[in-house]
Amino acid sequence: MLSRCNCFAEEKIGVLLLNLGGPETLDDVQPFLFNLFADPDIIRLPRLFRFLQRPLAKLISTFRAPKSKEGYASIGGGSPLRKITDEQANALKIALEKKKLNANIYVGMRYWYPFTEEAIDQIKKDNISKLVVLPLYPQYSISTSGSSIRVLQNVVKEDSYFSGLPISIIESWYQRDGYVKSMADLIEKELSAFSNPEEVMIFFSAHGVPLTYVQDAGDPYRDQMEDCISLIMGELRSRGILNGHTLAYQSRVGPVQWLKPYTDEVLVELGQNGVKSLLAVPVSFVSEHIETLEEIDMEYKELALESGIENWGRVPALGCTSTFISDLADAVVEALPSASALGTRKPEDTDSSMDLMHYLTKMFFGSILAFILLLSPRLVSAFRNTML
Ligand SMILES: C=CC1=C(C)c2cc3[nH]c(cc4nc(cc5[nH]c(cc1n2)c(C)c5CCC(=O)O)C(CCC(=O)O)=C4C)c(C)c3C=C
Ligand SMILES: [Fe+2]
Ligand SMILES: [Fe+2]
Repeated sequence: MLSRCNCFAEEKIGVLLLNLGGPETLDDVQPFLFNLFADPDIIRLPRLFRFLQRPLAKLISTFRAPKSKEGYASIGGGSPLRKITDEQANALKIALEKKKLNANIYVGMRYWYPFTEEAIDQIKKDNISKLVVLPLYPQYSISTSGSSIRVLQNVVKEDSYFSGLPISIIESWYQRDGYVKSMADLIEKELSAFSNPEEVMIFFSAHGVPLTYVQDAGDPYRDQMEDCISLIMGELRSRGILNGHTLAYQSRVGPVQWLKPYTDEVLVELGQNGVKSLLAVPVSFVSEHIETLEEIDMEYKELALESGIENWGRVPALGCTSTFISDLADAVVEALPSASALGTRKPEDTDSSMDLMHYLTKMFFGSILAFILLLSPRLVSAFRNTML
């Protein structure tokens, strides 16, 4: 397929949308969770312990699956992410055509079908000559966009077609005017559904990440999230909307500390402090998913009402909102001129004595792990209670 735009007339443009993916049926839940926890960007083990990644993923996914399945069962038996992302891809194609750019759009999911690797294979088969990579996360985190981009970078290192392909990666786009205005539009609309709009607390609920990501690994996620909220609030103020607002982080998993304040704790505090009307705004994701449909709409709503909040509202995810999709299309067009080859692989360290040490260490720690797991059901049950 050839571009119709004059400036890219000889090129075959591809746009790769990166997303998380979600289980489509309840049987998919455990293998989906396995893929998620097997990702070294999700459970960040020290290098020496990397060989434990897959056994640990197997263990955590097996224990977490029943609870997770309940969540997916309550939203209809699976994640809506694939369907919504496909709809966004179609809408983006049409929006690009309106801007005189003909492009193939590919969807690459990190943890479920269609996998990022499948999309990458298709891009090569289609012989795309310029690629824009657009993660469907407004803010960058090591655990989301970073992880998906890493899959692509690993392919680029190994494959001569990809190492020569001009690629432009849009790492984050929360600061774009079109996104900020689209979010403000949705908030303004939902505020007007309250009988007392000016008294409503605007409650931004972002997906959390473990605190170490930000403090030790330099994840820009929290800074970008705070910046994003101040841009949206600035836009609302420019429209004369002067409501109070709060940012909190939801969906923590496991025993470690995550970004604070936690959504559940703040909701209780707000209720206790006399807030009566609250508008929840999911802000780290642009599709409906289990954490909006189940966690916010069911769990947090119930908690808020129990805590004294009387009027509850929730802003929908952007989905295929036309101003938003049109802005994504602008982002793609703007990114094209800066596409460049990402380069080739550096030679690997092939020190064979290190390979042997690595193998022996693996065997040693692997045996200890197997021993603990087989002989200690009490430890397993303690793990279940604290980790999940
Ligand atoms: C910006 C969004 C997200 C960040 C940051 C993020 C980090 C992160 N997530 C987990 C663990 C789980 N996430 C799960 C589902 C899930 N996560 C996001 C988004 C972000 N995650 C979405 C949109 C979804 C839902 C997908 C869907 O099917 O609708 C799950 C599975 C669901 C469950 O069992 O709760 C887990 C587990 C970690 C550990 C993490 C950061 C390290
Ligand atoms: Fe998540
Ligand atoms: Fe989650």
